[in-house]
Amino acid sequence: MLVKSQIMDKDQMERSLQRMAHEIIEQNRGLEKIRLVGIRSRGVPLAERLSSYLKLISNQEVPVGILDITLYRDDLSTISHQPVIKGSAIDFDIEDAVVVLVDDVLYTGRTVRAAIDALMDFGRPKQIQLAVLIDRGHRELPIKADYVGKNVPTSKEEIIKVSLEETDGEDSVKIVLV
Ligand SMILES: O=P(O)(O)OC[C@H]1O[C@H](OP(=O)(O)OP(=O)(O)O)[C@H](O)[C@@H]1O
Ligand SMILES: O=c1cc[nH]c(=O)[nH]1
Repeated sequence: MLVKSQIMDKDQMERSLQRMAHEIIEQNRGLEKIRLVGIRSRGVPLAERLSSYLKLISNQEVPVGILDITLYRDDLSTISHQPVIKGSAIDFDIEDAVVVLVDDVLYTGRTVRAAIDALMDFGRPKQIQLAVLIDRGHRELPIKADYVGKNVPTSKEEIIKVSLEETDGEDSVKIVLV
């Protein structure tokens, strides 16, 4: 794996997430109905960090849920005979809530399509919004993020590698070639 360039370090990631937290508050005129749901795997620590920033900024607790989209993937039959399912955990009512889905990278949009499908099994939210740390383009579905840490134009040969302290031991975003 060849690292082509680093596009975010720890400070830049923190600033992006702080800005996204401010945008979530602004766009929704408060946090009363907001619930964060992280998409496994790296969407989960990102959702928890956003919740911490929302608490710092507004002194309100915003619950975080976890969504495992494995069984909802449109390529499930081709990726693996025994997919690893870690499970979803949403222990709040999403009925009438504004759910902000959180993920690290938005690319084709297929993960988000699956996440919307998976979320709907938990109820009928008032609205679903989308927050991603990196939007790298190349959408294959009509999906757009409401909150973006950084737009990174890429070629299809490149891969965005998001590393997080919680899962990878460091905070960084790199463009790599495989
Ligand atoms: O818009 P898409 O084309 O669906 O791509 C984006 C998804 O790809 C990555 O997940 P990946 O499937 O690599 O699994 P991971 O989260 O376990 O790294 C990333 O975390 C997003 O969830
Ligand atoms: O470049 C990409 C594309 C999808 N998911 C990633 O994590 N990186």
